[in-house]
Amino acid sequence: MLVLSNVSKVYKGNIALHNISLSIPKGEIVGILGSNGAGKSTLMNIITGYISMSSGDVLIDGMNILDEPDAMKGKIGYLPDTPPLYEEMTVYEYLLFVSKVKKLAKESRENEIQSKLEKLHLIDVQHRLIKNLSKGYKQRVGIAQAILGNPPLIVLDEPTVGLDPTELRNIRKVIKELRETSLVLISSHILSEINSVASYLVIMEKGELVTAGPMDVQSDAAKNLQHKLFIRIKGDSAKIQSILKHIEGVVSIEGQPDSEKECCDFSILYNPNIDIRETLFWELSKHELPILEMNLQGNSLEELFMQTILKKKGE
Ligand SMILES: Nc1ncnc2c1ncn2[C@@H]1O[C@H](COP(=O)(O)OP(=O)(O)OP(=O)(O)O)[C@@H](O)[C@H]1O
Repeated sequence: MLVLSNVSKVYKGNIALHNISLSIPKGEIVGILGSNGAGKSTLMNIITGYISMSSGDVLIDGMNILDEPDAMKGKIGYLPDTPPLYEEMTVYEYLLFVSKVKKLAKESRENEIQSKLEKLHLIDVQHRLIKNLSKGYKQRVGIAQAILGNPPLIVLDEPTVGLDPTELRNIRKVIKELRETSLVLISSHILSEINSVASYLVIMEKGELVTAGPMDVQSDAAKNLQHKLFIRIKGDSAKIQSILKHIEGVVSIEGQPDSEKECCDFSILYNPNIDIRETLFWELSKHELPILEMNLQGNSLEELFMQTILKKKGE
């Protein structure tokens, strides 16, 4: 459905995207995750034909977006990071205007508008001027215009920004339902946001693709990451560190002595194939260093994100 081949974008010498290649089938909700400035908006702007790319190709259903720009417009619904709203229009007038721009068939316009007003809980405000709406409502109008006409590709740049928790739940539900008819791309720098709706994860950093794949595969990858253990030990920090670093499987140790409590807290990254807990216990007891607390830290997508991003930053 969506294929990117070596897509790059350079802004006056600044490389915003570097050789991004991706192939995503229909029926996925693709979560594009990356820190600020990673290139998410640039990528979305290119896929939707909003800005040009410096090199590469974007194919939607086998069609190059540059060869068929008009045909492509009908296939894509886009909510940029700043919703393109006409503030002097009412919500209804604006959606009617968008339905005309999208060239929806005259006889289906009214039904289509009403169904989106309903879906996004906008019925009560449909005759209010957009400029008088709260940020959350404006965001919902932005989403309504993007999904009007059920385009096969829907691109939502940070769609949940500015929403309160109730609105958030509603929008997540709407996004999940879109999967039935469309390929959906959403961006965020908040992992929990992506985690709650996406079926396919793309991680970007510094304009490059760090990892991409189905969410369950990514979760499995997270399980294979180095495991993390928190441990609180009573005793001398230097002595403890010298013992810990010789334990087989330990990859790195970060720790802080707490002078008031005469104990030290350590965060230990270790090889997932070796369970270091028993060895830790015996070694520390041999040296009469009591363990006050020990917790395994879950290996989540958060860790996958952090470790892949940190690896990239360290290059
Ligand atoms: N019009 C522009 N002119 C010059 N540089 C730009 C322009 N737009 C984006 N950039 C640069 O391109 C890089 C990627 O920016 P982009 O906005 O795509 O990132 P992002 O991941 O969407 O970030 P955010 O989450 O902050 O929106 C950044 O270094 C940014 O400064």
